[in-house]
This record gives sequence, structure tokens and C-alpha cells, in this order.
Amino acid sequence: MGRMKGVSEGLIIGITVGVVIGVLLAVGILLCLRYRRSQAQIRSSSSRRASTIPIRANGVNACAILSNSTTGQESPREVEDRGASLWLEGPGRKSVISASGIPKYAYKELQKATSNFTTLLGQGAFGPVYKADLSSGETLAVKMLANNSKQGEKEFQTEVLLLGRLHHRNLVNLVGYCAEKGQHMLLYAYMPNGSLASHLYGENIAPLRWDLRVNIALDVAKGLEYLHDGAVPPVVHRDIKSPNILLDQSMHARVADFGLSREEMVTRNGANIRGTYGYLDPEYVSSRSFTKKSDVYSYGVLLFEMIAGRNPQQGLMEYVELAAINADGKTGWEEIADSRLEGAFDVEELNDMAAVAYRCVSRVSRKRPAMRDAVQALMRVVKHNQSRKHHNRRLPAGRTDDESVDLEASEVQSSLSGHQRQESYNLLGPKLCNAYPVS
Ligand SMILES: Nc1ncnc2c1ncn2[C@@H]1O[C@H](COP(=O)(O)OP(=O)(O)OP(=O)(O)O)[C@@H](O)[C@H]1O
Repeated sequence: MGRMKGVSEGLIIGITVGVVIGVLLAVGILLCLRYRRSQAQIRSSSSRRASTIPIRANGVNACAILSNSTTGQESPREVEDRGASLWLEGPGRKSVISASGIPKYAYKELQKATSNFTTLLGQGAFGPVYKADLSSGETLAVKMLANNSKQGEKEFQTEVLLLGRLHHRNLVNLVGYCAEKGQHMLLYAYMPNGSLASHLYGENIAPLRWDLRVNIALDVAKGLEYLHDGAVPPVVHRDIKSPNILLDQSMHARVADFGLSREEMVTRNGANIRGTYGYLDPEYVSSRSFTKKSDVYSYGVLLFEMIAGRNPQQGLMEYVELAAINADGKTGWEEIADSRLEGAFDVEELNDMAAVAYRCVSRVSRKRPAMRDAVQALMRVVKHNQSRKHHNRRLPAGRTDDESVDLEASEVQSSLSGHQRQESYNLLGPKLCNAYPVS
């Protein structure tokens, strides 16, 4: 009996110890599993954040070191309170990534980078634009929005958010902003080669070569195509003109000044119109409804401006209309070619580009091409231009690049049958030039 009692007691103790160990093991495994799950959640949420907040350092897709430390004007508390901003640090970098993913710059840093706002690049309708040399070595253009603008803080933040999501190699992309001391500033990539207008009309600047004009025409078309068909929601530029086409270090063109809320201008007859005289879609002027096709019209004017080297505000379109009497819309446009080209252009390419331009400036918007069609047409012109260049690259040894351009023009113009029309340019050009002297 006594032995039996001893055995059952031992059994009970054994079972109890086993159960306790089992429970402890189960709790341990459970805790372990929960810990691993929470780690996985942290990992996935941080990678989600990284993919939704585009971390860009001054417009360049750069690998940035993120930290909570403060290096600029704003206090860390301010940043934390908004709960959605991250400081972006790097050598000489003092900006903060806002909720929209667009770096926010401190007023003090910009003040230093612009030598107290004295490095004026020019004055636009929105206010002055300054060149900023940052301590990081980067150069930006700072557009200081005029204080008299009716835009409030909320509208400015909305504009930054909208602009910040537009990115294309043929746009002057927004790379940052500053909203401090009652000032609103937009920061853009700096375009060292200035505006298309300065190259067409600048006095101390070499005439823009034909091949560059063709490339610029395609670049602008691609930038506009992106705004119309690539951006969500689509963006209508509303002010396509040669001063708003800027050239980067490689002479690639980029469309500037898009997406900004524009003030209306009052015309002589008291109507409120937005845009620039000379580039304005006549259908918009009568209907007051601005569409993508109104941008297409302005683009057509811009193409003719590059072909003729004439300012749309000084009778370019009247000049074009006059030439259109002789041209059938597709050929014969060489008579309006910019005299500064001195005949160094390909007639076929010029006619093809003018044919696109002529369709773009059709008075009936429905008849104008979409920007994607203009891109296709311009791509063919660029292709032709490049294969011509390739052909002419087989030059006699010892020739310089400049000579090759001259040779290229004369060779092509004399070798291709279509280019015999060059002679009619020589005959008809001066006639039209006298009727509309370049002012
Ligand atoms: N990103 C940039 N890089 C270099 N220069 C620039 C840049 N943005 C603007 N500029 C220059 O600053 C000056 C003012 O530009 P802004 O765009 O404000 O006005 P605009 O285009 O000349 O006129 P508007 O405001 O009437 O369209 C111009 O000379 C322009 O070429």
C-alpha cells in the first residue's frame, strides 16, 4: 500500500513538473513568435515609408542619411510636432524632407547661398529669381514668390505638393521649397545655359545651330506630352513661350514655370486672360476655356519662332500667314528661315518641322495634333538630322567641329534633290524679310 502511495505521489509530481515545463515552453515559443512578427512589421512599415516618401537630395535621387538631429533653423520639436517630416543631413546639407517628400530649406541657408539675395538671375511675373550656391556644392535657382501674392500658406503647400510630384527630364523640376519669415520660395534645378529666348535674340550669343533647334523642339514636345498625358491629374501649362524654355548644361531643353497658379491679366478691352500675348490660342481668347490644345497652339508658335528667329510679340504669326500663301502647309517654308542660320539648315527637316507647327496653330483646336503626335513627328525630324550628321561625320582629317557644321549644311543642301529648294529661299527670303524687317 505504502509503496503504491509513493509511486502515485511521484507520478503526480512528475506530471505537474511536466505540465509546468510545457506551459513555460509554450509561453516562451509564443513570446518568441510575437517578437519575430513585430520585427517583421517594423521592417515592412519602414520599407513602405521609404517607397512612398521619395527621398531626394536636391532633386537628385541620392542616398541620404536620415537622422533626428537638427542642423537648420527649425527646432526638432517643430519637426516632431508635425509628425511627418524628416531631417535630411549630409555634407553641407541642411534641408528637411516634408510629408510631401520635397526637401524644405531653411531661410538662413538660402540667404547665405544667394549672398543675401543679391545674385539676381532675372525678374518674372511671380517675383525675382536668384542663383543659389549651396555649401553642398549644388547650384539652384530660387524663385521668391512676390509678397503681394494672394496665395495663403495652405495654397502654397498645395502648390508645392502638386509641383513636387511632377518629374521629367524635360521639365525644370522643383527640388525644394522654403516657407519662412512670411516668404514663399520655390527651388529649382539651375539651368546654366539660360532661356531659349536668350539664344534666339541675345546679342552677344552665337546663333542657335539648326540641329540644336530640332533637338529643343523635341525636348519641349516631350516635356509637354508628359504634363498632358503622363501627369495624374494632367497639367495644362498655360504659358508656353521661349523665355519659359530653359537649357541645361548639355543644351537639353526643359519646360519651366508649369503648374503655378497664375494671375489673370486684363486685356485692352477689359477681358481677363491668362497667358502671354503672341502665344495665345485664339479659341481660348473667344471661348475662355483653356485646354491641352491651347498649349499645343502655343507650342506651334514656339516652333515657328525657332524656325524664323522672330518674336511672336512682334508679328511672327502675320509673317507665317504671309508665307503660308506660298507654302502649301507642308513645303516652301524655307523662305521664313532665320537669317542668322545663314542657310545652314536642312530644307526637308525645316519643312517637316514647320508642317507640324502649322497643324499646331490651326485656328480650330480640334484640328491640332495631340502632343504625343507632335513628339512622334519631331522624332522623325531628329532621326533624319542625326543620320545626316552621322553621314557627314566621315570628314577629311584635320577639320574642326565648326567646319564640320558648315560643311554639313553645304553638303546636305547641295547633295539632296529636295534641298534645291534652298535656292528659292535665297530668292524669296529677302522679299519677305523686307516686308517684315527683323526689329
Ligand atoms: N531654373 C532656372 N535656372 C536658371 N535661370 C532661371 C531658372 N528659372 C528662372 N530663371 C531665370 O530667371 C529669370 C526670371 O524667370 P521667371 O521664370 O520668373 O520669369 P520669366 O519666365 O522671365 O517671365 P514670366 O514670369 O513672365 O513668365 C529669367 O531670366 C529666367 O531665365
